[in-house]
Amino acid sequence: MAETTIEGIVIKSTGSWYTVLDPHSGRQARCRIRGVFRLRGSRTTSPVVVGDRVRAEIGEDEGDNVIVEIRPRTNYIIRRASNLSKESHIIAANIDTVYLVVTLDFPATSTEFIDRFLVTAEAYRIPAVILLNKMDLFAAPEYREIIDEFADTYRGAGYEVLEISASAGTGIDALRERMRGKTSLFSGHSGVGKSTLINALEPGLHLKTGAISGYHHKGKHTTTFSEIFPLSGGGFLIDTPGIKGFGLVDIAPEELARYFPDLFRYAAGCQYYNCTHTHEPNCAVMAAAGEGKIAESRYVSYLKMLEDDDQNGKYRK
Ligand SMILES: Nc1nc2c(ncn2[C@@H]2O[C@H](COP(=O)(O)OP(=O)(O)OP(=O)(O)O)[C@@H](O)[C@H]2O)c(=O)[nH]1
Ligand SMILES: [Zn+2]
Repeated sequence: MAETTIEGIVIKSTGSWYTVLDPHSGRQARCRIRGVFRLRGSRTTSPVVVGDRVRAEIGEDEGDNVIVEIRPRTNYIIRRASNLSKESHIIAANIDTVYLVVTLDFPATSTEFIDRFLVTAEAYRIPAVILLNKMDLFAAPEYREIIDEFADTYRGAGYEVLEISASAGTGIDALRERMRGKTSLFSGHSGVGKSTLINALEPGLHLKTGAISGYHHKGKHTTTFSEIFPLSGGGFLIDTPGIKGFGLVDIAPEELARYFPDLFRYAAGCQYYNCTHTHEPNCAVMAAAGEGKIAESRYVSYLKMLEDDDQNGKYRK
Protein backbone atom coordinates (compact mmCIF):
# COMPACT_ATOMS: atom_id res chain seq x y z
CA MET A 1 0.00 0.00 0.00
CA ALA A 2 1.20 3.46 -0.83
CA GLU A 3 1.99 5.63 2.16
CA THR A 4 1.24 8.91 0.43
CA THR A 5 1.01 10.38 -2.99
CA ILE A 6 2.93 13.31 -4.40
CA GLU A 7 1.87 15.59 -7.24
CA GLY A 8 4.66 17.31 -9.03
CA ILE A 9 6.89 17.85 -11.96
CA VAL A 10 9.58 15.50 -13.21
CA ILE A 11 12.83 17.43 -12.98
CA LYS A 12 15.32 14.69 -13.73
CA SER A 13 15.30 11.48 -15.67
CA THR A 14 17.99 8.85 -15.85
CA GLY A 15 15.90 6.49 -17.91
CA SER A 16 15.10 4.30 -14.93
CA TRP A 17 14.68 6.84 -12.11
CA TYR A 18 12.65 10.00 -12.23
CA THR A 19 12.93 12.78 -9.69
CA VAL A 20 9.54 14.31 -8.93
CA LEU A 21 9.43 17.72 -7.28
CA ASP A 22 6.33 19.06 -5.59
CA PRO A 23 6.81 22.76 -6.32
CA HIS A 24 4.56 23.80 -3.44
CA SER A 25 6.19 21.89 -0.61
CA GLY A 26 9.62 21.59 -2.18
CA ARG A 27 9.53 17.87 -1.48
CA GLN A 28 11.37 15.61 -3.93
CA ALA A 29 11.10 11.89 -4.48
CA ARG A 30 12.95 9.52 -6.72
CA CYS A 31 10.46 7.28 -8.44
CA ARG A 32 10.26 4.54 -10.99
CA ILE A 33 7.61 3.80 -13.55
CA ARG A 34 5.83 0.54 -13.65
CA GLY A 35 4.95 -1.27 -16.83
CA VAL A 36 3.04 0.45 -19.55
CA PHE A 37 1.40 3.78 -19.11
CA ARG A 38 -1.94 4.72 -20.36
CA LEU A 39 -2.10 8.39 -21.03
CA ARG A 40 -5.52 9.75 -20.40
CA GLY A 41 -7.77 9.10 -23.37
CA SER A 42 -5.21 7.18 -25.39
CA ARG A 43 -3.41 3.89 -25.38
CA THR A 44 -0.08 5.42 -26.27
CA THR A 45 2.86 3.99 -24.45
CA SER A 46 5.06 6.83 -23.42
CA PRO A 47 8.01 7.17 -21.15
CA VAL A 48 7.98 9.87 -18.54
CA VAL A 49 10.02 12.90 -19.53
CA VAL A 50 11.30 15.96 -17.72
CA GLY A 51 8.62 18.60 -17.47
CA ASP A 52 5.87 16.03 -17.10
CA ARG A 53 3.25 16.72 -14.48
CA VAL A 54 2.76 13.48 -12.63
CA ARG A 55 1.24 11.81 -9.61
CA ALA A 56 3.37 9.31 -7.76
CA GLU A 57 2.74 6.92 -4.94
CA ILE A 58 5.39 7.04 -2.27
CA GLY A 59 6.18 3.76 -0.57
CA GLU A 60 8.08 2.89 2.59
CA ASP A 61 11.26 2.34 0.62
CA GLU A 62 12.46 4.51 -2.22
CA GLY A 63 12.30 1.42 -4.40
CA ASP A 64 8.54 1.37 -3.93
CA ASN A 65 8.01 4.91 -5.21
CA VAL A 66 6.15 4.74 -8.46
CA ILE A 67 4.69 7.23 -10.90
CA VAL A 68 1.09 6.27 -11.47
CA GLU A 69 -0.25 9.07 -13.65
CA ILE A 70 1.06 11.50 -16.26
CA ARG A 71 -1.06 14.56 -16.92
CA PRO A 72 -1.70 15.37 -20.59
CA ARG A 73 1.16 17.37 -22.08
CA THR A 74 0.60 20.84 -23.46
CA ASN A 75 3.58 20.35 -25.78
CA TYR A 76 6.88 18.54 -26.00
CA ILE A 77 10.12 18.61 -27.91
CA ILE A 78 11.64 15.60 -29.58
CA ARG A 79 15.04 14.50 -30.68
CA ARG A 80 16.12 11.76 -32.98
CA ALA A 81 18.29 9.12 -31.34
CA SER A 82 20.86 9.67 -34.09
CA ASN A 83 21.01 11.07 -37.58
CA LEU A 84 20.60 7.62 -39.06
CA SER A 85 17.83 6.59 -36.77
CA LYS A 86 14.17 7.22 -37.47
CA GLU A 87 13.55 6.78 -33.78
CA SER A 88 12.82 9.91 -31.87
CA HIS A 89 12.59 10.63 -28.18
CA ILE A 90 10.60 13.18 -26.34
CA ILE A 91 13.16 15.10 -24.34
CA ALA A 92 11.05 17.61 -22.43
CA ALA A 93 7.39 18.45 -22.01
CA ASN A 94 5.17 21.35 -20.95
CA ILE A 95 7.44 24.19 -22.00
CA ASP A 96 5.90 27.64 -21.58
CA THR A 97 8.38 29.67 -23.61
CA VAL A 98 11.44 29.05 -25.74
CA TYR A 99 13.97 31.83 -25.63
CA LEU A 100 16.26 32.05 -28.60
CA VAL A 101 19.41 34.00 -27.76
CA VAL A 102 20.77 35.77 -30.83
CA THR A 103 23.33 38.44 -31.60
CA LEU A 104 23.54 40.96 -34.42
CA ASP A 105 27.29 40.45 -34.55
CA PHE A 106 30.20 38.86 -32.63
CA PRO A 107 28.99 36.38 -33.84
CA ALA A 108 26.08 37.30 -36.10
CA THR A 109 23.17 34.89 -35.89
CA SER A 110 21.83 34.26 -39.38
CA THR A 111 18.21 35.05 -40.08
CA GLU A 112 17.90 31.63 -41.66
CA PHE A 113 18.91 29.97 -38.39
CA ILE A 114 16.43 32.12 -36.48
CA ASP A 115 13.64 31.41 -38.95
CA ARG A 116 14.22 27.66 -38.85
CA PHE A 117 14.15 27.79 -35.09
CA LEU A 118 10.89 29.75 -35.10
CA VAL A 119 9.30 27.29 -37.52
CA THR A 120 10.19 24.47 -35.14
CA ALA A 121 8.74 26.39 -32.20
CA GLU A 122 5.53 27.01 -34.17
CA ALA A 123 5.30 23.34 -35.07
CA TYR A 124 5.76 22.40 -31.43
CA ARG A 125 3.21 25.06 -30.43
CA ILE A 126 5.63 26.66 -28.00
CA PRO A 127 5.65 30.48 -27.83
CA ALA A 128 9.06 31.79 -28.87
CA VAL A 129 10.77 34.96 -27.69
CA ILE A 130 13.92 36.37 -29.27
CA LEU A 131 16.57 37.68 -26.92
CA LEU A 132 18.83 40.08 -28.73
CA ASN A 133 21.96 39.87 -26.61
CA LYS A 134 25.18 41.92 -26.40
CA MET A 135 23.26 45.15 -26.89
CA ASP A 136 26.02 46.95 -24.98
CA LEU A 137 28.11 46.58 -28.14
CA PHE A 138 25.48 48.32 -30.25
CA ALA A 139 24.67 51.35 -28.13
CA ALA A 140 26.02 53.83 -30.70
CA PRO A 141 23.22 55.64 -32.58
CA GLU A 142 24.32 54.34 -35.97
CA TYR A 143 23.19 50.85 -34.97
CA ARG A 144 19.65 51.92 -34.14
CA GLU A 145 18.35 51.46 -37.64
CA ILE A 146 19.76 47.94 -37.97
CA ILE A 147 18.38 46.96 -34.57
CA ASP A 148 14.96 48.37 -35.36
CA GLU A 149 14.80 46.66 -38.72
CA PHE A 150 15.65 43.35 -37.10
CA ALA A 151 13.15 43.83 -34.30
CA ASP A 152 10.41 45.02 -36.66
CA THR A 153 10.83 41.94 -38.85
CA TYR A 154 10.16 39.62 -35.94
CA ARG A 155 7.65 41.76 -34.12
CA GLY A 156 5.78 42.01 -37.41
CA ALA A 157 5.69 38.22 -37.48
CA GLY A 158 4.24 38.18 -33.97
CA TYR A 159 7.33 37.46 -31.90
CA GLU A 160 8.55 39.40 -28.94
CA VAL A 161 12.06 40.74 -29.28
CA LEU A 162 13.82 41.76 -26.07
CA GLU A 163 17.03 43.75 -26.22
CA ILE A 164 19.36 42.61 -23.47
CA SER A 165 22.95 42.53 -22.38
CA ALA A 166 23.90 39.52 -20.31
CA SER A 167 27.28 40.96 -19.32
CA ALA A 168 26.07 44.51 -18.60
CA GLY A 169 22.92 43.28 -16.86
CA THR A 170 20.49 45.11 -19.13
CA GLY A 171 17.00 43.62 -19.26
CA ILE A 172 17.94 40.74 -16.99
CA ASP A 173 15.62 41.57 -14.06
CA ALA A 174 12.66 41.96 -16.39
CA LEU A 175 13.45 38.66 -18.06
CA ARG A 176 13.82 36.88 -14.72
CA GLU A 177 10.47 38.32 -13.70
CA ARG A 178 8.68 37.03 -16.78
CA MET A 179 10.21 33.57 -16.28
CA ARG A 180 8.83 33.33 -12.76
CA GLY A 181 6.64 30.26 -12.37
CA LYS A 182 7.15 29.21 -15.98
CA THR A 183 9.19 26.55 -17.72
CA SER A 184 11.64 28.28 -20.02
CA LEU A 185 13.86 26.67 -22.59
CA PHE A 186 17.01 28.45 -23.76
CA SER A 187 18.67 27.93 -27.07
CA GLY A 188 21.17 29.73 -29.23
CA HIS A 189 24.28 29.34 -31.31
CA SER A 190 27.61 28.97 -29.62
CA GLY A 191 29.07 32.29 -28.59
CA VAL A 192 25.88 34.32 -28.33
CA GLY A 193 26.23 34.48 -24.56
CA LYS A 194 23.70 31.88 -23.44
CA SER A 195 25.86 30.68 -20.54
CA THR A 196 26.57 34.23 -19.44
CA LEU A 197 22.85 34.98 -19.61
CA ILE A 198 21.81 31.93 -17.60
CA ASN A 199 24.41 32.78 -14.96
CA ALA A 200 23.11 36.34 -14.80
CA LEU A 201 19.53 35.12 -14.45
CA GLU A 202 20.26 32.53 -11.79
CA PRO A 203 23.76 32.90 -10.35
CA GLY A 204 23.50 29.80 -8.16
CA LEU A 205 22.78 27.56 -11.07
CA HIS A 206 25.61 25.33 -12.10
CA LEU A 207 24.44 23.75 -15.28
CA LYS A 208 25.85 20.40 -16.06
CA THR A 209 26.89 20.45 -19.65
CA GLY A 210 25.13 17.99 -21.81
CA ALA A 211 22.09 18.03 -19.56
CA ILE A 212 19.37 17.76 -22.12
CA SER A 213 21.37 16.57 -25.07
CA GLY A 214 23.19 13.90 -23.15
CA TYR A 215 22.50 10.90 -25.27
CA HIS A 216 25.07 8.21 -25.01
CA HIS A 217 25.33 5.65 -27.68
CA LYS A 218 26.22 2.35 -26.18
CA GLY A 219 25.86 -0.16 -28.92
CA LYS A 220 22.25 -0.35 -29.90
CA HIS A 221 20.98 1.06 -26.65
CA THR A 222 20.35 4.69 -26.17
CA THR A 223 20.11 5.89 -22.65
CA THR A 224 18.55 9.21 -21.91
CA PHE A 225 19.42 11.58 -19.16
CA SER A 226 17.88 14.95 -18.88
CA GLU A 227 17.20 17.56 -16.30
CA ILE A 228 15.35 20.79 -15.82
CA PHE A 229 16.51 23.26 -13.23
CA PRO A 230 14.27 24.79 -10.59
CA LEU A 231 14.65 28.57 -10.40
CA SER A 232 14.87 30.32 -7.05
CA GLY A 233 11.98 32.60 -8.01
CA GLY A 234 9.80 29.65 -9.05
CA GLY A 235 9.68 28.02 -12.43
CA PHE A 236 12.17 25.96 -14.35
CA LEU A 237 14.93 26.39 -16.86
CA ILE A 238 15.91 24.00 -19.59
CA ASP A 239 19.24 24.43 -21.26
CA THR A 240 19.95 22.85 -24.61
CA PRO A 241 23.71 22.68 -24.99
CA GLY A 242 24.77 21.50 -28.36
CA ILE A 243 21.34 21.45 -29.87
CA LYS A 244 21.24 23.45 -33.04
CA GLY A 245 17.74 24.66 -32.91
CA PHE A 246 15.93 22.32 -30.62
CA GLY A 247 15.03 19.23 -32.49
CA LEU A 248 13.53 18.31 -35.79
CA VAL A 249 10.00 18.28 -36.91
CA ASP A 250 8.64 16.88 -40.11
CA ILE A 251 6.71 19.39 -42.10
CA ALA A 252 5.24 18.79 -45.53
CA PRO A 253 6.20 21.49 -48.08
CA GLU A 254 2.61 22.61 -48.58
CA GLU A 255 2.32 23.08 -44.83
CA LEU A 256 5.52 25.01 -44.28
CA ALA A 257 3.95 28.44 -44.74
CA ARG A 258 1.64 27.76 -41.80
CA TYR A 259 4.65 28.07 -39.56
CA PHE A 260 5.57 31.49 -40.89
CA PRO A 261 2.78 33.58 -39.32
CA ASP A 262 3.77 36.68 -41.32
CA LEU A 263 3.44 34.75 -44.61
CA PHE A 264 0.49 32.69 -43.61
CA ARG A 265 -1.74 35.64 -42.87
CA TYR A 266 -1.81 36.30 -46.63
CA ALA A 267 -2.19 32.69 -47.77
CA ALA A 268 -5.99 32.76 -47.61
CA GLY A 269 -5.85 35.20 -50.54
CA CYS A 270 -4.00 32.80 -52.84
CA GLN A 271 -5.88 31.34 -55.79
CA TYR A 272 -4.87 27.76 -55.02
CA TYR A 273 -5.55 26.25 -51.61
CA ASN A 274 -2.31 24.24 -51.86
CA CYS A 275 -0.25 27.18 -53.12
CA THR A 276 3.44 26.86 -52.22
CA HIS A 277 3.94 30.62 -52.76
CA THR A 278 6.82 30.06 -55.15
CA HIS A 279 5.53 30.32 -58.71
CA GLU A 280 1.75 30.06 -58.71
CA PRO A 281 -0.42 32.68 -60.41
CA ASN A 282 -2.39 34.99 -58.14
CA CYS A 283 -0.33 34.18 -55.08
CA ALA A 284 -1.17 36.65 -52.34
CA VAL A 285 1.96 35.77 -50.36
CA MET A 286 4.30 36.59 -53.25
CA ALA A 287 2.35 39.77 -53.87
CA ALA A 288 2.73 40.81 -50.22
CA ALA A 289 6.45 39.98 -50.31
CA GLY A 290 6.79 42.03 -53.50
CA GLU A 291 5.12 45.00 -51.81
CA GLY A 292 7.45 44.74 -48.82
CA LYS A 293 4.64 43.69 -46.47
CA ILE A 294 6.63 40.58 -45.66
CA ALA A 295 10.29 41.02 -44.71
CA GLU A 296 12.52 39.83 -47.52
CA SER A 297 14.71 37.75 -45.19
CA ARG A 298 11.69 35.83 -43.97
CA TYR A 299 10.49 35.00 -47.46
CA VAL A 300 14.04 33.97 -48.42
CA SER A 301 14.22 31.64 -45.40
CA TYR A 302 10.92 30.13 -46.42
CA LEU A 303 12.23 29.44 -49.93
CA LYS A 304 15.46 27.95 -48.56
CA MET A 305 13.57 25.61 -46.29
CA LEU A 306 11.39 24.47 -49.17
CA GLU A 307 14.48 23.92 -51.31
CA ASP A 308 16.13 21.82 -48.60
CA ASP A 309 13.04 19.74 -48.44
CA ASP A 310 13.32 19.01 -52.13
CA GLN A 311 16.93 18.02 -51.74
CA ASN A 312 16.82 15.70 -48.81
CA GLY A 313 13.27 15.31 -47.71
CA LYS A 314 14.14 16.66 -44.28
CA TYR A 315 10.92 18.54 -43.86
CA ARG A 316 8.75 16.02 -45.65
CA LYS A 317 6.30 13.88 -43.77
N1 LIG B 1 29.76 42.45 -24.92
C1 LIG B 1 29.08 41.40 -24.47
N2 LIG B 1 29.67 40.20 -24.43
C2 LIG B 1 28.94 39.17 -23.97
C3 LIG B 1 27.61 39.31 -23.53
N3 LIG B 1 27.16 38.10 -23.15
C4 LIG B 1 28.18 37.24 -23.33
N4 LIG B 1 29.26 37.88 -23.82
C5 LIG B 1 30.56 37.29 -24.16
O1 LIG B 1 30.39 36.43 -25.28
C6 LIG B 1 31.27 35.31 -25.17
C7 LIG B 1 30.45 34.03 -25.25
O2 LIG B 1 29.64 33.94 -24.10
P1 LIG B 1 29.11 32.55 -23.53
O3 LIG B 1 28.17 32.88 -22.43
O4 LIG B 1 30.22 31.64 -23.25
O5 LIG B 1 28.34 32.06 -24.82
P2 LIG B 1 27.49 30.74 -25.06
O6 LIG B 1 26.37 31.14 -25.92
O7 LIG B 1 27.18 30.07 -23.80
O8 LIG B 1 28.50 29.93 -25.92
P3 LIG B 1 28.91 28.40 -25.79
O9 LIG B 1 29.46 28.26 -24.39
O10 LIG B 1 29.94 28.23 -26.85
O11 LIG B 1 27.65 27.63 -26.03
C8 LIG B 1 32.00 35.47 -23.86
O12 LIG B 1 33.24 36.04 -24.11
C9 LIG B 1 31.11 36.41 -23.07
O13 LIG B 1 31.82 37.16 -22.12
C10 LIG B 1 27.02 40.61 -23.59
O14 LIG B 1 25.87 40.84 -23.24
N5 LIG B 1 27.80 41.60 -24.08
ZN1 LIG C 1 0.50 31.63 -52.54
